[in-house]
Amino acid sequence: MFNYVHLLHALQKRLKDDFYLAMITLVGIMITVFVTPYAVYRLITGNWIVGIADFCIVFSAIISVFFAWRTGDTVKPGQFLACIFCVGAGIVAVNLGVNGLFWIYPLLVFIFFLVSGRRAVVLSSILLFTLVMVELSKAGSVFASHYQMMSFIVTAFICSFFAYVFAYRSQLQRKELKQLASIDSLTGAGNRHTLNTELELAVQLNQKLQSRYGLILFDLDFFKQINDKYGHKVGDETLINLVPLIQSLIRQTDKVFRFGGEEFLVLLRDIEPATLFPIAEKIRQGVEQHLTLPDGKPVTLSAGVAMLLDNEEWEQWLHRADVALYQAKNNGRNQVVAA
Ligand SMILES: Nc1nc2c(ncn2[C@@H]2O[C@H](COP(=O)(O)OP(=O)(O)OP(=O)(O)O)[C@@H](O)[C@H]2O)c(=O)[nH]1
Repeated sequence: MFNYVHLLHALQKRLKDDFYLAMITLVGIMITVFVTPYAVYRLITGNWIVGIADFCIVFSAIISVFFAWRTGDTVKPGQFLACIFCVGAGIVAVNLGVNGLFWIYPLLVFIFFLVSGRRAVVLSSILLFTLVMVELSKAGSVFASHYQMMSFIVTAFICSFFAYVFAYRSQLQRKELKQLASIDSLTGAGNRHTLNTELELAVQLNQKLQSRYGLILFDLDFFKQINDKYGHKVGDETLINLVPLIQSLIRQTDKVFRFGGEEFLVLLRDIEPATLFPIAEKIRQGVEQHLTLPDGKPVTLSAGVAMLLDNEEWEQWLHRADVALYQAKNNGRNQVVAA
């Protein structure tokens, strides 16, 4: 039987993870619920232009929501909706006069959450400018008086300004939160959560595009003794200094993750099997030469390396690297073992 609970959880998760998808969905639902009755009423009362404009807005909103959910692309539907809303609201305002103007306020808020701040400023400016031009070319067509027009422009500007500030601030905070949730706070390496996602992605890309992936799982040797002898602060500093050192030894496209404690993982894309071991060896030697303790003694590591095999799950891949690392430790440490 179809698992509706599972589907509901998956939908909820997408809404939670993707802010723009949530916004497009919310705007789509609100437009459908609140504008449809007006569209029907306009058609019944013979106001065809406004009725059709309202229905275009509703259909555009529904199509955009479906497109965003199906493709995962929220940029195009966001831009499309913002443009349709501006054109639709302009037509409604010109045809209904003051009664249509009230719709401009929620619209100004929506567009700042649908497209980038700059685009929203341009779109809202074009809309307000057009309304003013229509009014100036034919007095009384949109506003009851010039005084009312000025009041509308000022309040619409204030509304846009606050929408811009809120949208900008929330975008900034989302970026910061995303970064905080994806990196290890001590070392700045990717955290375990990001690692799992990247390994899953690697398996998918390997199956779809035959991209070759390798991983190096390594663990600092006798780290407990480092902590015990030099103190926890030195232990922390060793981990902090380790990450930029590793990054300087690998390509920019390769990624470093903290697997846990003093265990790290380097994920390498588009790597030849024959080069994986030498890169791990280069890392091992680089750490031994450049990462030292306060008394000048070198820090060493043991590593296990494994290429992703065809049709292999990432858990198996990681397990093979882990077994190789275990062997490197058992063989006496400060060495690399290939799975
Ligand atoms: N300073 C510091 N120590 C940590 C951190 N995370 C884990 N550790 C310590 O790392 C030590 C790891 O010890 P073990 O698992 O016994 O490994 P080891 O001493 O490196 O021995 P081998 O791995 O077998 O060479 C533990 O004492 C942990 O407390 C951290 O963030 N900072």
